[in-house]
Amino acid sequence: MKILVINAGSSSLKYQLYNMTDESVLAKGLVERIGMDSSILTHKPTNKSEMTEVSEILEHTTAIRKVLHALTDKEHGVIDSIDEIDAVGHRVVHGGESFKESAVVTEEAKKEIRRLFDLAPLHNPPSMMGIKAAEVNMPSIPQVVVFDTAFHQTMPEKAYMYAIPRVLYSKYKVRRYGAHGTSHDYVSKEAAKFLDRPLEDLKIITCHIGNGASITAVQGGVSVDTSMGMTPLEGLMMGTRSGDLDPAIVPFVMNKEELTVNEVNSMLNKHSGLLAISGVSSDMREITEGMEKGDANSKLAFDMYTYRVRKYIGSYAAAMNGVDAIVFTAGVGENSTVLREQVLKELTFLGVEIDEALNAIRSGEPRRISTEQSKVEVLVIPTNEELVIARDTFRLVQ
Ligand SMILES: Nc1ncnc2c1ncn2[C@@H]1O[C@H](COP(=O)(O)OP(=O)(O)O)[C@@H](O)[C@H]1O
Ligand SMILES: CC(=O)OP(=O)(O)O
Ligand SMILES: [Mg+2]
Repeated sequence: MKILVINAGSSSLKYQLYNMTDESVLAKGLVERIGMDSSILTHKPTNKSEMTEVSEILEHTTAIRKVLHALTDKEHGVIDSIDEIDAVGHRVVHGGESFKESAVVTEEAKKEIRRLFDLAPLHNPPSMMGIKAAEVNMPSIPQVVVFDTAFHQTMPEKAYMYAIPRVLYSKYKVRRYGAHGTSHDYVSKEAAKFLDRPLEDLKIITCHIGNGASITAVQGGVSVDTSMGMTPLEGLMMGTRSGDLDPAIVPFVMNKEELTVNEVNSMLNKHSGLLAISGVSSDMREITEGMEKGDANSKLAFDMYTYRVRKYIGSYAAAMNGVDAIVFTAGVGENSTVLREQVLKELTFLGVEIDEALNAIRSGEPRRISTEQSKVEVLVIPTNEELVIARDTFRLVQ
């Protein structure tokens, strides 16, 4: 069975085609700048040469049509016809309280995802565009939705409720939902496998540090708290997102700068975080470079960013009354030796002891970076959200 995994953003669409017989990736790629001038399709087949195509792609339906062309292309393709694709799995960020697990796309499910636009105006509309685009291009193929929020539906009330009038929860479902659940779920299970210990016995803090970033307390295999909130804005400082701030700042700034709701949302989601503090970039590689060159703003951005990761680890160790393992994953967590070092070197009070040589190793494999004596295991585990989506899709359409 072959499964196409789609992760649609507002102006981008990432894809991977899996052969589920051996869970191998036949091809993957990305369409960027959808709706802007000169969109770019980058197609990477596993055993063939890469292909890049610049053209005008105005919306997601055309983007998927281009992807299907690339997948069936004579020179760069990996399948002979679209009919070889048996199912499509979509990443959807917000599943609210309705979706506690992945689901087959039905009219009912789409209605529910649309209803959640209200709670996730920045995230669910692009997912819906991806679903619709796939339906238009592949009308007879079953589609599955896999939610970032699903894994966190196990959080207790004390962790997901906000201390604001309860009517806001009963009327609008204002509460913490979290995100990156497929990743936190996957790496916590992989950590237990790596440690060869039962997941049920473990207290794990999973740090998904990518462009978007969140930390989860995973106790006995379930999420008991997570740093992202009703939307993926709360918690850690991120590439372009502010993370935690005093909520009073929002009306204050709106008032002073005469900002609309959309403008303030855009400020906090797209013009804050590493980008705002460094004035250089939202990309951790460029922040690190800036810091090494002596740029004070990059240094401040890096210090603020890592300080928050450390504070969340400390608070989740308190939330679970202990921690057996800390896991780093996603673009920054997997690749940035300096970030992990900075975060971990002042967690000695927890008994964390890092092995500098192990931390410096670059590898795509799960690995330990703590010393033999460390009271807490510290692991780097490459995440694979697409594989989880492919597996769930496979399970649901069989
Ligand atoms: N070698 C590296 N060192 C530091 N940061 C890195 C490195 N490689 C990638 N990154 C960071 O990873 C981020 C992307 O992470 P990723 O998990 O792919 O994000 P997303 O899925 O949210 O787009 C980039 O913004 C970049 O800053
Ligand atoms: C929910 C979220 O933050 O996603 P991403 O990391 O892909 O931006
Ligand atoms: Mg991501």
